[in-house]
Amino acid sequence: MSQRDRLVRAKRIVVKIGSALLTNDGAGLDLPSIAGWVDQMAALHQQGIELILVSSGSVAEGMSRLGLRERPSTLHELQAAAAVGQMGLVQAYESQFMRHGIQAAQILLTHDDLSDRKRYLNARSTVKSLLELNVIPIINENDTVVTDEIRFGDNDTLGALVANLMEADTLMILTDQEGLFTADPRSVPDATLISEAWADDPELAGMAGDGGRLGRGGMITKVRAASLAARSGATTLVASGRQPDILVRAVKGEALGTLFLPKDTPWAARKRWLAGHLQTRGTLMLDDGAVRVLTEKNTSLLSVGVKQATGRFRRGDMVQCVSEQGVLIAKGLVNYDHDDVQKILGQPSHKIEALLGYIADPELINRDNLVLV
Ligand SMILES: Nc1ncnc2c1ncn2[C@@H]1O[C@H](COP(=O)(O)OP(=O)(O)O)[C@@H](O)[C@H]1O
Ligand SMILES: N[C@@H](CCC(=O)OP(=O)(O)O)C(=O)O
Repeated sequence: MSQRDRLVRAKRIVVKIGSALLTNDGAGLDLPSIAGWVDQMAALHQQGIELILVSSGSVAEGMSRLGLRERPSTLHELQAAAAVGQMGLVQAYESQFMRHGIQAAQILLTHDDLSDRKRYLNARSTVKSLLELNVIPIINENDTVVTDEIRFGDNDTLGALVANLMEADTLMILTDQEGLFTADPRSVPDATLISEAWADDPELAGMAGDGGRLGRGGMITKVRAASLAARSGATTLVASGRQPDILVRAVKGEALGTLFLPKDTPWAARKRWLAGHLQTRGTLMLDDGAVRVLTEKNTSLLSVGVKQATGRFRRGDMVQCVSEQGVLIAKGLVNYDHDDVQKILGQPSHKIEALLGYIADPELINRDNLVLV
């Protein structure tokens, strides 16, 4: 089997489009190119592939709208340019997706949103709902509120974190080069393209340099992003957005760009992360029926199957699930705070809203966030 078949089998793809590509050399957005990428995404969407777009370009578009020739150097000017430019960016995508009858949604994220587990779960649920509604989320960094130390800065990292968040099987980073070369082709013209590599190969970082005038991170952040995405089992393709039909051809298995391979499947990677990395904050005691469906059918945990809850856990915390005999069955990220769980113990999901006055999720622990032990 060719490693390119991984892309042929892709079901959920995060597409990242960088500043270097999106602009007409700094003079605003390259609208014909945006129309072309949207056509390709629409074609993939039509095939039933779930797509999440991480797009840069707000600063570049803001510079153009404000008549600035140079990228602003102070943070607040950058933030102002981003705020102006984000309008044009989403407008451009929205009108192009509308041509295909596809709804798009804007999501602006910060690093904090993904490191705080409650907000992480909220972001995940929202994006998941959008995908279920056949909407294409368009994500950028929330430049207005971030400060120097915490900003992703480049959107390659944001793309990888979104791939982690949504357990995407594929991250496609489109840029202005064909992929990762053995050295920066701007300064080393005879550098050669690397077709495939292990995402965690430490030698890759030595080949990758920094970015151009408009881009932020360069190739080094793409190599790091590939390694980050591999942690949740995603395969990363770095390829040129200027290649005609790049996204569609890549999904057909054509050998374009550089493919960064993960060692784990997304499922195995997530289960390993859940099992190993998080401290548990409470315990749910399940009735026999819940133990049976969890272990035999690998289902989500519903409140109806929980008899008792102990510990002061919050939504997004890891809790352990034990049987009535005290045997540890599973661990998972719980969707409700401990005091709300007390109110819905043993109750069917359709009563949650009446009991709490709101419903966060119909399950107490979603099967994606649950690992049997
Ligand atoms: N080894 C390398 N292979 C390919 N490109 C490289 C390499 N090292 C540095 N680069 C540079 O990285 C740039 C792409 O990164 P960047 O400017 O940040 O774009 P984007 O906005 O798409 O993220 C390319 O224009 C290229 O000159
Ligand atoms: N969030 C900002 C900066 C992100 C950025 O340029 O990143 P990248 O495209 O990875 O070089 C923007 O939309 O302009």
